[in-house]
Amino acid sequence: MSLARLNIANFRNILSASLQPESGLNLIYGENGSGKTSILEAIYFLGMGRSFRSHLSQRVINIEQDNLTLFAQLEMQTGEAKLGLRRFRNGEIDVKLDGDKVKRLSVLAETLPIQVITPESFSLLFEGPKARRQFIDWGAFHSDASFYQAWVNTRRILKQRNQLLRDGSSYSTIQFWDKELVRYAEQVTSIRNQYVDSLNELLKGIIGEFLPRVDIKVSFTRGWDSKTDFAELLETQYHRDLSSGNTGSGPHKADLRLRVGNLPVQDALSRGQLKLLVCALRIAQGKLLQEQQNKHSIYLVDDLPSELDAQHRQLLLKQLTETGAQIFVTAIDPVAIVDSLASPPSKMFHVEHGQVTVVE
Ligand SMILES: Nc1ncnc2c1ncn2[C@@H]1O[C@H](COP(=O)(O)OP(=O)(O)OP(=O)(O)O)[C@@H](O)[C@H]1O
Repeated sequence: MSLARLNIANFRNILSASLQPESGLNLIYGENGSGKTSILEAIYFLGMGRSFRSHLSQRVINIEQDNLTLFAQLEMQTGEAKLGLRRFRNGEIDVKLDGDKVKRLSVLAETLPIQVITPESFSLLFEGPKARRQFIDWGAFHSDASFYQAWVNTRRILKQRNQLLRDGSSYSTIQFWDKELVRYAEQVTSIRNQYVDSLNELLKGIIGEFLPRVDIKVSFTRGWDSKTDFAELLETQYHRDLSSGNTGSGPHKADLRLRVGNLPVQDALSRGQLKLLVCALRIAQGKLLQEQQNKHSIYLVDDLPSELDAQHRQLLLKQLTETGAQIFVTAIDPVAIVDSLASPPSKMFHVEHGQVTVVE
């Protein structure tokens, strides 16, 4: 999967740009504030229907405009496709795939799998479990077609259960919902578990190259004690849940645990090493998707040089290019990237005040 053409209109400071990227590594360079990250963000927006920088989607619309438009011509394993998205300031969003209106935004993610590596990416290891759950669920979503609906159902039932708890409902009322919850929670958990197992296999090799002297263990925690039956747990924790008005355990508390010996990775590794670990996780995800679904992800790598030494920059670019995926890398100084590559970038773009030009 790659972008053969990308048109951007009214996205942050980019009023109009048309790029014809290559299937290999595309280097985007320019000064601070020129609009490099906005190009990556626009690709992400097209694949996810939201930004990786701001929770408020209207912020990405150019301040003087009412809507933004993105269009991409995609080269997929199954042939070509045209994907278009228009987002209005009032929140409305129109998405079209080959001219047909798309109702579910999950279709975007199915069509355009994206991996992002930014200087902030290592917060994946620092923040609460939500970001790590999203990481697992990206893979679970792509690796098993039944995951999405099972997770949507789990969340719906959890919401209803929590409302009943807040209403002070009796356990017999709640038990009715628990049966459904247990069914979907087990489905979600089994897909997540299987996904992390498969990911671990690939991850070992990549981590071995990036951090050869560190023994990192990655494991999945389901959100409740794996030796305990979930239905029984929901029953025994009913009074606790009732007083908090929330379901205390379940798949909504799942996490990915990363350790070096007995220490959490964030206490055992340097900032640079943590970044490499996050890169390894993202590369492994992309590789697994390729193995399982014969689909390439697009890699968006923002400000690659930051905090990586020349040797690790080289190693990372080598691993990325070896995936065979389309890659977009931004940098202020293109030399730092070009010097770290075994062969020249497939294409270079220069960005200045939101204007994008191809560098021949
Ligand atoms: N909604 C908006 N409308 C117009 N301009 C915007 C909007 N949001 C951000 N900008 C501007 O767009 C510019 C592009 O920012 P962007 O983060 O893409 O630059 P960058 O080249 O990646 O910079 P850096 O190297 O500092 O990360 C900034 O100057 C910013 O002030």
